[in-house]
Amino acid sequence: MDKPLYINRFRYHFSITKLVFWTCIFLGLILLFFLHSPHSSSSSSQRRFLADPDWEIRVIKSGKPRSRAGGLKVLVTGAAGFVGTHVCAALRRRGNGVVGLDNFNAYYDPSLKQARRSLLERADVFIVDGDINNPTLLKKLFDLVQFTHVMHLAAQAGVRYAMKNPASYVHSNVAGFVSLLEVCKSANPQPAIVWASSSSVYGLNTKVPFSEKDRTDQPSSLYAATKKAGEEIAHTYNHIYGLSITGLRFFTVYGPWGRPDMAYFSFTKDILKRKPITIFEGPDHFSVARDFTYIDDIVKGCLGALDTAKKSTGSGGVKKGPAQLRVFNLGNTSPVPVNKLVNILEKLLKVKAKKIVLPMPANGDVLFTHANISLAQRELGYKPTTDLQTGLKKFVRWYLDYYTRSGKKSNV
Ligand SMILES: O=C(O)[C@H]1O[C@H](OP(=O)(O)OP(=O)(O)OC[C@H]2O[C@@H](n3ccc(=O)[nH]c3=O)[C@H](O)[C@@H]2O)[C@H](O)[C@@H](O)[C@@H]1O
Repeated sequence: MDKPLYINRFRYHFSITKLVFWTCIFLGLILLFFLHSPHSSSSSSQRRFLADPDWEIRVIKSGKPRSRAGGLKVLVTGAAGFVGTHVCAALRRRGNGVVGLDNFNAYYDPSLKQARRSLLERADVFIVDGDINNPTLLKKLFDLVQFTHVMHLAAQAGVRYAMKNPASYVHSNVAGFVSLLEVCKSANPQPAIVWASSSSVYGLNTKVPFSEKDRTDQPSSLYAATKKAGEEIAHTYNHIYGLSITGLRFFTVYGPWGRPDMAYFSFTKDILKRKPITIFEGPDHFSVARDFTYIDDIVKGCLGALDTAKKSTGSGGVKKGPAQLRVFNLGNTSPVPVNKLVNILEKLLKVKAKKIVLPMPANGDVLFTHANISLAQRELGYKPTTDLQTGLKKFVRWYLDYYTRSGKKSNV
């Protein structure tokens, strides 16, 4: 028997209302998801600058080479970091277009990062406040400037901190690197990429000096493991998309404007404050040693890598042919025991250190590092010229000037 018409109508209206109701709930959930997704982590700053026409003008101006001869246009990630600041300044000095990117995180005193930013502003380099895990921002930067090169230095650094905050290493060194490579592979033209790997990939190897041909499959810290992962990820993007990629294995870089979490920096601070410093030693009182490398030498290596990088072969996400894939050690080739580092600092600071010597805990540290740099010498013209004594002298002069005379506090 047919149902009365009004009942059918009622059912029809009821189902339409239900449909509208559930569609609204669904759309609301999608909106919520996007508002809380990690990509929107820096979305407030992104909204701020995407709406600001002045921001675009500053990016374009900063990315413009001073002359046609200085044609490189480089995106430098981690630009407010130690190595990033020095590389940006050096590139700008020789006339290249340089745009910086940095998330100004609080791993160490952000005011030092802001001071580096001011330094670069005076050199005409603009640093965008944003994260490599934000593809919308990265794409926007590539829309504004056709970068020929990316110098990728943004990372979660530090060997021992990886035990305290492992997720930050995966977020920056693995997810962040992939996010950047995804945008680079789709860019047209694709840029050539030079990025910071680490001496720590040699892990527990005992054969010295460390050569690029040696195994790198026994990392001793999560930090090292994420840098090693980066090298494998680089291989994949080179293989599938034709991106030209060069990895640089830095060996304990030090110098003015350095990182407060590193031993030479925190020892200086504590020695001056007459506070005790802890020196780790290996089994049988083995003195732990590092191939400390001065920042100016590292910068020359970075520029050498950018200048010898061949073009990527793909475009718009499609590989057109095999592309360059390289990895180089950038060290000093003369390891120095940590004890000796402390002796040099004592003399330069004219203060005796209060030393506490402890057996090295299982904290991810390795006993020694020593770079074989013949490959970088041959291919990049890399030739370190600063010994530890000379480099530390320059660091101490900067430190005293920055923290003492300018009245800044070292909130390390
Ligand atoms: O070469 C590298 O790849 C790495 O160099 C440094 O790592 P590290 O060599 O451990 O540098 P520092 O943290 O300055 O430590 C230097 C030495 O001082 C020792 N140390 C450190 C801290 C301390 O309180 N006492 C102490 O004896 C460490 O065991 C190590 O042998 C950087 O921190 C890493 O980001 C970088 O990637």
